[in-house]
Amino acid sequence: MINDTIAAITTAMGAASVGIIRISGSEASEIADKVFRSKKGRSLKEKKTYTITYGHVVDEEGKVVDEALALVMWGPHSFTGENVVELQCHGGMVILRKVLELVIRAGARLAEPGEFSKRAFLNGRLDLSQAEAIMDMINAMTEEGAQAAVSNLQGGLSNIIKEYRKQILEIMAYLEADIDFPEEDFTRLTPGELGLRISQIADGIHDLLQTFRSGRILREGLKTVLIGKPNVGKSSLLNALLKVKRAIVTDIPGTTRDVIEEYYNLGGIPLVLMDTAGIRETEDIVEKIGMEKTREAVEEADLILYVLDIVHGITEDDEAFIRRYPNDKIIILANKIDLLKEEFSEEKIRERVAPYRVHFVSAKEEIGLKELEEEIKGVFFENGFNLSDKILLNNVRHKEALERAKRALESAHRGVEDNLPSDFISIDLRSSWEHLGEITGETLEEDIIDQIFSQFCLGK
Ligand SMILES: Nc1nc2c(c(=O)[nH]1)N(C=O)[C@@H](CNc1ccc(C(=O)N[C@@H](CCC(=O)O)C(=O)O)cc1)CN2
Ligand SMILES: Nc1nc2c(ncn2[C@@H]2O[C@H](COP(=O)(O)OP(=O)(O)OP(=O)(O)O)[C@@H](O)[C@H]2O)c(=O)[nH]1
Ligand SMILES: [Mg+2]
Repeated sequence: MINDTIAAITTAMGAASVGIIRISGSEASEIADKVFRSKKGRSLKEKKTYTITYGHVVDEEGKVVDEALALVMWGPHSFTGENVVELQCHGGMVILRKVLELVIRAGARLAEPGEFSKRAFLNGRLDLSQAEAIMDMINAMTEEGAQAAVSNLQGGLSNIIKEYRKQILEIMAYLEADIDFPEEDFTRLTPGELGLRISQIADGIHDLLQTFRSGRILREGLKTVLIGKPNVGKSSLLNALLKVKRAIVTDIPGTTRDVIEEYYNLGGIPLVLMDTAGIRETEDIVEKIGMEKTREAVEEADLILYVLDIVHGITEDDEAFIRRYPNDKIIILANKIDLLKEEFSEEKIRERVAPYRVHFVSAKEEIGLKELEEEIKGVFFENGFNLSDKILLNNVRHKEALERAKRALESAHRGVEDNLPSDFISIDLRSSWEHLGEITGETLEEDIIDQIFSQFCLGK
């Protein structure tokens, strides 16, 4: 039972022109009336829903704390589904904290992180994956990421899940009839039809799972690490890609000691670019630590940009390193092509590292960088991939539930093939149906739901 009224600052921390205190619950208007005086002294309760009223926030002694606007949204037609009053105040943190304190003293309880969204969920205004999409939207790193989140907020993923659950229930209904009335004569699905229906859903889930890699990258960024021997131009490439002089560049090998991490928007793909200490044998303690960090960065990377310089060409060490990784995880950058001599052959390097991709670039003259960007995009998104009009799976929780649902369907499918009794198949189908329900929150335990909302930000 939800019976208390909660409140929190819902706008960004720090100085802003306007900040909002949100109050939600059955007592929202009574509580707001204690701290807010409209110009005409009328109660907010008399206001029509979705109207805004000018007035002042006052303390218990009637002293004016702020000049403010009160927006009222009466349940069930509000974000949470409850009565909501928003006090739109001046945005300073001191003022907002003071107003919040007054609201709490007037009878509201401080909201927990994600509690407004949780109430919206519990009141059936949103399902769990839609609520999660709100957080994805807030945390999106690029416009494309925000777009993908908006389509999930509008029910993109939920609708697909609901459709699969409905189809699974339909199949189960056929099987249940068979279990309950085995003697009776009614249209049964042939094993062929049954198997086909099950595998169609499993295939759909499979396709959805394929979008996880792109979705995750859109959400968390593509971890891309520049590595290679000292002095080949890793830091220069970082600077050239970012178009700012971020890392120190010198002609002394061993210039970079630490991992430098910068965010970069590559045509909608958020790239987390890391520059590292050049790899070499060293006795220098600082450099040794740097090398250790390089190794860690490489382990975590989605994409390795292995830098060589054309002057020194490719060595056996370079080759040994490169061949440790699959060729979709690594792009070789042959840098300093501005120093290229006439007789040099690109083919030689290409042949030597085939089937790995090689790009000939110059950080100094900014040659080949556009092509490199296109290549990176190509590695992670198929051609013609439109980020905005596809449902992208971007959440590990959703992915794992889908994997479980798919496994259960596969097991049901095997059951059909092995002519198992209907109730065996039905058990697998039910399990798949339940796993899908975890995504929308319909079949999740309360404590797991609580835990998910507690990861949301304060005031959301
Ligand atoms: N001031 C303010 N701005 C905000 C929010 C908010 O809570 N307050 N939002 C919150 O995060 C987002 C908007 N989301 C919202 C979603 C539903 C409803 C709502 O009241 N829906 C009702 C009424 C719709 C109508 O009048 O047609 C409904 O669906 O029944 C309000 C905001 C972004 N902007
Ligand atoms: N001609 C030419 N020189 C370059 C190019 N890229 C880098 N350099 C020079 O190569 C030297 C080393 O560049 P850095 O970017 O510091 O190399 P690094 O790989 O980061 O080196 P460490 O941090 O020591 O591992 C500097 O003198 C750069 O000016 C290029 O494309 N062409
Ligand atoms: Mg460097």
